[in-house]
Amino acid sequence: MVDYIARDGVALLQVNNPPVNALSHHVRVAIEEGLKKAGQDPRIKSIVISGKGSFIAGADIKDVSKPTILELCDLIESSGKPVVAAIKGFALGGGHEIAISCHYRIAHEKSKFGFPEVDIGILPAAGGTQRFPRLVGLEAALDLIPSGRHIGAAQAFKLGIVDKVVRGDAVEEAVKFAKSIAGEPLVDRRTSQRPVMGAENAFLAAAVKLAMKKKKGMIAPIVCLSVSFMGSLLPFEQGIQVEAAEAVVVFTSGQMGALQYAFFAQRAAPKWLLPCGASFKTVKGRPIRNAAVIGAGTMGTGITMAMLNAGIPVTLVEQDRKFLDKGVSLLKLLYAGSVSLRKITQDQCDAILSKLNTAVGYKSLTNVDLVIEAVYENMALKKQIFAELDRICPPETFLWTNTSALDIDEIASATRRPDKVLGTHFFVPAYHMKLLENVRGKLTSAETVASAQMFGTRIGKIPVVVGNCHGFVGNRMLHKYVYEADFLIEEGCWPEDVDMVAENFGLPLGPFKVRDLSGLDIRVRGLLEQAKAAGIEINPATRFLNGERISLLSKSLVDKGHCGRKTGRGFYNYGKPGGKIPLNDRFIKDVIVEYCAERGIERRKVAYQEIEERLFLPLINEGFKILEEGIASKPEDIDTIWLLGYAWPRHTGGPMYYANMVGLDKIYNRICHYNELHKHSAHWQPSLLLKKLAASKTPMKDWMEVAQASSKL
Ligand SMILES: CC(C)(COP(=O)(O)OP(=O)(O)OC[C@H]1O[C@@H](n2cnc3c(N)ncnc32)[C@H](O)[C@@H]1OP(=O)(O)O)[C@@H](O)C(=O)NCCC(=O)NCCSC(=O)C[C@@H](O)CCCCCCCCCCCCC(=O)O
Ligand SMILES: NC(=O)c1ccc[n+]([C@@H]2O[C@H](COP(=O)([O-])OP(=O)(O)OC[C@H]3O[C@@H](n4cnc5c(N)ncnc54)[C@H](O)[C@@H]3O)[C@@H](O)[C@H]2O)c1
Repeated sequence: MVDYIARDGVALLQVNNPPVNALSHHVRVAIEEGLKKAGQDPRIKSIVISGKGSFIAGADIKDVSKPTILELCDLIESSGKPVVAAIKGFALGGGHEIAISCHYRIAHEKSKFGFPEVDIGILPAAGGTQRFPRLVGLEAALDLIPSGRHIGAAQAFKLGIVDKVVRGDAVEEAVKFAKSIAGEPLVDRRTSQRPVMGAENAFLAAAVKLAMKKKKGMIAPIVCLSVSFMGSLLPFEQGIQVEAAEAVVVFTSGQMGALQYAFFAQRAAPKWLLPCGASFKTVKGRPIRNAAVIGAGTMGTGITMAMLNAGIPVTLVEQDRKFLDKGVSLLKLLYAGSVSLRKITQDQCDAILSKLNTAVGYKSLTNVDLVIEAVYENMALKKQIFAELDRICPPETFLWTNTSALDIDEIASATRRPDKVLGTHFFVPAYHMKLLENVRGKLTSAETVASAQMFGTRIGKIPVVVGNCHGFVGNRMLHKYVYEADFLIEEGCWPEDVDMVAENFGLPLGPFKVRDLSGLDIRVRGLLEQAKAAGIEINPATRFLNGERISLLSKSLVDKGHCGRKTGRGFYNYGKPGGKIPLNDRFIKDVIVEYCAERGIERRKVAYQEIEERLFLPLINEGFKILEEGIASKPEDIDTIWLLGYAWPRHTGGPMYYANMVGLDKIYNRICHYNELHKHSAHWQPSLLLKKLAASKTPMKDWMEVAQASSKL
């Protein structure tokens, strides 16, 4: 766990706990023993702490509440012999706290520093909230601790975290340095003994405001701020007491469990398992050497960028030159933006763009490993394109589609290679959003799934495998939330009432602000196409489609030119087309009232609790149906999709974790209550799996056993 290597009067303590050198109990004990051994050995004059591979990524998140890192940090700092941290890779959380308890820090130029504790719901409670402000000053501390952000070695040097940045072997440099300072006094090297620079509160209010915006609803960042600030006014020992007292608050808040669950869920989600038993452990994917994207619209350009950024050469294909030029201009504009923001250099930008080819029509696609289609959401068009690609591309080429909801099996049926067809559902903007929903069809092979997962990881996404159904996992659940939001307006709410409840719950924007952003006309078009496909003519009084309640309120608004932000009015008034500030509007309210009157819908006051339940319970219910049907293979996959694709508040873990936290019996009873009241909405029919889990009180980790047992009956 910790190798002890004594050489030329220096004891090197090298943590060896793969994969990230987390500070599990045994590691902490072994470092302590190493320090004591070195302290007692008269031949040892100085000590170096390092990690094999990387430095230390912090406490082991699975046993984080054992408080001995604090004592370890004190032991390091109070050592009579100089202790030098040799840092490569990551110095995070408790690892960072150990580093700043050492008397000196020597870091490799590529090393990273940070306090990610807030993102798992806790504080750097091994003295970090007290030592860090004493090392870098209060302003930098109040920026870095509540944000959880990582910084590089160069910035760490500027802030005074690191004493020297090296290009070569940080451990060798540290050992050499440790030898050179043997016997030197350490008084001014003990961080805890320093005064806090800049301990005035001018920036505290700004820091609190920023934390509330960036980490909405999370307790830990605010507690971090107050503890660091209070500590700056107190002697170190009293600051430590404040830190310990406040640590109890966050450790017992419930958010810690949810955030730690989210951490591991996100790492478990890419580990796929198919019903046939094939899994990430048994099947290898094929690497993608080059690719083509069909459609240079919003998604096609974003997907192209995601691949180019990962070094994959891409041919971007359009139906005609005009659309292609438009897409390429957008792409170049986005890269120019990255250059001006100094995210990349001009040379890097040129190198990236040198891997972009363009074409009108598919004829040139005779030598690509992968094609991703991102044209309009139209089944006939997609099938026609897949049939043509099937004729032109080599038989081993993967043909993937970015459809947001359409049937993957039907698209695959247009080809002679349904085993190589799969849905790669990216989220907008595709070059930025971390989630990739990989949708397997009935005939998609395990090799194709493995390749899509490998591809997703390579382009920096968290890929999650899901089954094929309308809307897959994310959008299928989202649709229920959107339906209920509309029904709430019909029954008496205003858009701002519903948005407020959703935003208080933790979503960045409520459903109507989101709809205004994406455009009301898109959903209306979808609804009308759905009706046409079902052979139903929609008239102003229509309230049901195939026996299901629908709302045509968006259509009433679109008919009056309210398409959302782009037209300056949607569910809110934005003042002008493209405006960004949503204002409540009497005229929009009149449209709503008139719409209800025309349909004889009596409006009423809807209570806060009802709004919250009607927004979130149907999507949770749908999540259980998705598990029951095997569309998702574990609850962690659903939660990851919602955390990364729909900005579900992380401190509640995701919809499935949240349901478990509230109590499945309570959730089930409330769904039954609404099912009684809303017989024309199938999304209120309770999931059978939910019913079973609620009755059996099965722990979350065993839900899938119950789901699988039920599916075998
Ligand atoms: C390090 C990374 C950046 C590496 O990223 P990379 O992408 O390379 O790899 P992965 O993320 O996929 O990780 C690989 C593998 O490793 C697992 N893992 C990673 N980090 C940890 C970890 N810290 N612990 C355990 N396991 C870890 C990961 O799960 C993967 O394995 P898997 O099998 O799942 O595939 C990246 O990994 C990263 O960012 N890691 C997290 C870093 C982090 O968050 N560090 C901070 C940890 S918390 C901490 O350090 C706390 C300290 O401040 C000390 C606090 C003292 C507390 C005192 C408490 C007193 C109060 C008690 C009150 C009790 C009250 C009561 O209960 O009554
Ligand atoms: N926009 C989103 O938020 C989003 C999110 C996820 C998935 N999707 C899905 O991605 C797909 C594309 O959506 P979008 O928003 O990028 O659409 P878009 O309208 O912005 O772009 C579609 C592009 O496809 C091109 N095209 C049409 N027919 C073509 C053909 N035969 N050959 C080559 N190019 C052709 C069009 O010229 C247009 O540039 C849809 O299936 C959509 O459902 C969209």
